[in-house]
Amino acid sequence: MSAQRRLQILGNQLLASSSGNPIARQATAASDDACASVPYASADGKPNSYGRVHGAVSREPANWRRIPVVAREDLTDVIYEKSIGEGIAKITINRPERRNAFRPRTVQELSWCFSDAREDPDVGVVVLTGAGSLAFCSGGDQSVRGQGGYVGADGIARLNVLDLQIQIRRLPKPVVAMVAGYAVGGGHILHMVCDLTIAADNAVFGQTGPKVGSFDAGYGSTHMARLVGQKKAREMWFLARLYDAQEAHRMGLVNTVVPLDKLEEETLVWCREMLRNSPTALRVLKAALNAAEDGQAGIQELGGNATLLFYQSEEGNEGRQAYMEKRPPNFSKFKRLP
Ligand SMILES: CC(C)(COP(=O)(O)OP(=O)(O)OC[C@H]1O[C@@H](n2cnc3c(N)ncnc32)[C@H](O)[C@@H]1OP(=O)(O)O)[C@@H](O)C(=O)NCCC(=O)NCCSC(=O)c1cc(O)c2ccccc2c1O
Repeated sequence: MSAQRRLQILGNQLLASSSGNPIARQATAASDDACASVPYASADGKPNSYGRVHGAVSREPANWRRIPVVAREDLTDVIYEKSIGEGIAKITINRPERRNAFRPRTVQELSWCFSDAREDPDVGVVVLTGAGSLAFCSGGDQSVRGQGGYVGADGIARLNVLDLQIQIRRLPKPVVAMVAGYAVGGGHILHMVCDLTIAADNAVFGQTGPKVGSFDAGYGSTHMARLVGQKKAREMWFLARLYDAQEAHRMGLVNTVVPLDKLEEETLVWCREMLRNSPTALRVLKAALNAAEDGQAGIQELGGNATLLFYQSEEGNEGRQAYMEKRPPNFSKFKRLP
């Protein structure tokens, strides 16, 4: 983060504290905004110790910079940006004339951007959203649907959004869906596979597949059942109804609902709060929460994190060092912890 940005954020925090109790003020501002209030202050309005240490988060707008995806073609269906001076990448599906429906090209571009965000050590959180306020994403573009999938410029039918779902789940950083308008069909599944969903009060959620002759029997069904329960998941799929943001919140599909004009502001606050926390803790927690659903693939992901941490330890390095020095390893000095 640049010194200028740090000063700016510090300034905002000081500003908050100069107008009284920063934590209580944050809670008031949040409830004013119909955002979730946080129990960082005791009943008398004094911040508790958690609030004193971890309270106020900047509500400043981000300074977004467009990012060319290096060595790949120009993006046509997606906008990729990073917030200058802080570790937030934003990926925007940019087909508002089709309610941000995705075609194979869109999915390919999304995949490029998620790869970049994963590889960039300065990125700590990724936001996925849709252009405009009418839709997050309306799923697969039915106008290019052919036999066996959605047909790209190469004439090949693909269901490549399934690979994108896995890429989002496997990305070892939090991915936040920022949803305004419709998140339906394959677009609804995209928000579900993100780690968190911040919804605008105009958001609408649902699975339309059974009405257009489609279904997602993978994460779209099984992960949904984990989120909303078996009965509700069957209702969502079998009846193919649409649900407003408040109902989606009650169902456990989204983390919070905010007024449309506060959507990005609130999303940035959630991102900034996560960025203040240990990236390794978040990484391993994401892998653990995935592992509970993903069978051997989930254990592999979680296990990879264990290896990553072990490689950073003296004990792990002793094995490598011994090999390089052509001597037997000496693990005797390492304690067997209870
Ligand atoms: C999303 C809507 C409810 C919005 O309704 P609204 O009245 O606000 O807007 P319009 O309907 O007038 O839309 C404006 C404009 O956009 C076009 N459009 C919208 N969505 C799509 C779409 N998905 N594909 C193509 N075009 C779309 C619409 O035709 C209009 O164009 P005009 O030229 O007429 O102006 C409503 O739009 C709606 O219901 N959309 C369809 C939602 C839907 O059924 N999506 C597909 C579900 S199936 C799916 O997504 C899917 C994809 C996969 O890749 C899978 C892979 C593997 C397994 C399963 C998959 C899967 O199920």
